[in-house]
Amino acid sequence: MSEQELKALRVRIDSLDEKILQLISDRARCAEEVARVKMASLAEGEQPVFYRPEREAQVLKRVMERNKGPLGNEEMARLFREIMSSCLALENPLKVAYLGPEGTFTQAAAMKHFGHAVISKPMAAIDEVFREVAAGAVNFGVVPVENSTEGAVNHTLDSFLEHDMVICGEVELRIHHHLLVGENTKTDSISRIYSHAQSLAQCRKWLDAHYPNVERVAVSSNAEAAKRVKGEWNSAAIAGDMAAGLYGLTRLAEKIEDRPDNSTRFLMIGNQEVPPTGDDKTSIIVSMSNKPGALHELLVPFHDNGIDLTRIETRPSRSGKWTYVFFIDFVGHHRDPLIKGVLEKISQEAVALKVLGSYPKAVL
Ligand SMILES: O=C(O)C(=O)C[C@]1(C(=O)O)C=C[C@@H](O)C=C1
Repeated sequence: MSEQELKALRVRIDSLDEKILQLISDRARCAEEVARVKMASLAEGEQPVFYRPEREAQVLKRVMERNKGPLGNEEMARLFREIMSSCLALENPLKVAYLGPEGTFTQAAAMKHFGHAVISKPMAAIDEVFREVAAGAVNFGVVPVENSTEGAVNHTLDSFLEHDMVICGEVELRIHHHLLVGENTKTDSISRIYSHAQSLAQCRKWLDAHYPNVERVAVSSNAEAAKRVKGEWNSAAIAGDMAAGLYGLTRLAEKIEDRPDNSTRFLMIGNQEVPPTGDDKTSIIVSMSNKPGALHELLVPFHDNGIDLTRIETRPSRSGKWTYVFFIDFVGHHRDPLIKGVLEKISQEAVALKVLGSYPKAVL
């Protein structure tokens, strides 16, 4: 390519950027207007609701449907995700608590779902995220709920039994783990590997093959593992890209998770119910009496109505020895007439039924 051609293309890019700039500014002004309309239409004593997950899902889906490339659908939606995040911040910036410290996969999930224009607050434990939302100190919380290799995150499920929370969204993240070392690490003398227990489990086979005799130390998060390694010459950490970048560590081995499709699902929790979008999921907690066939009775209405169950998890109920609650996710919104009927049927058989929320299926 000649210098001349390159120059001409850059002139074209400058001109397109000017147009994009103008269009983004016009869109941001529109969002400001939306905020004004929302404020003007409030009833006496009503609080404005600026964040509309159902609308955001619709905007992102539309972008993906209309995208003709060359950028991929996900890439394009990510760009619009950030534009919308900034537009919302103009209306009213969201405050979001997540399972910290900084650099965790949960922070990455929060950014994937809400974009970067939020005020984010790292919390030391899952239960603290729930408490922060319950206290009204933040608008939303982000917590991990299940991993494709290791299964349920029990702390999260148990926290739902203790707090009244509404689930307003979900996001899935591919989890890639790396073996990270600091500048001063003597890589041939590693005697200790730090990580969160779930991550150590997700890399068990790789560790058995490559570091069979090295001590594995479970710490509160992957980011905490990365932080510790920075000051020690004989240790390494298993963590992801964000933690590596944050603590300036280098990758001794990349993508060491045992399963290449290793993914974690996260939930957004808050106090706000989300209206139907036509492509939703619902999460419920049900406790049944401890008698033979109780689980069968619970599942029959789903089967009879052709409702797609996406997950079922069992936890001790905490209110009696050997009694259990079921966490169930299924496709549909609790306001859909079909789902309403199923929930009514279940509540006739159940000791207790709680709808944790209906929310748009993850778009990104
Ligand atoms: O449509 C709205 O209600 C808006 O506030 C606008 C907008 C957007 O930028 O498109 C911004 C934030 C909401 O969460 C959803 C959409």
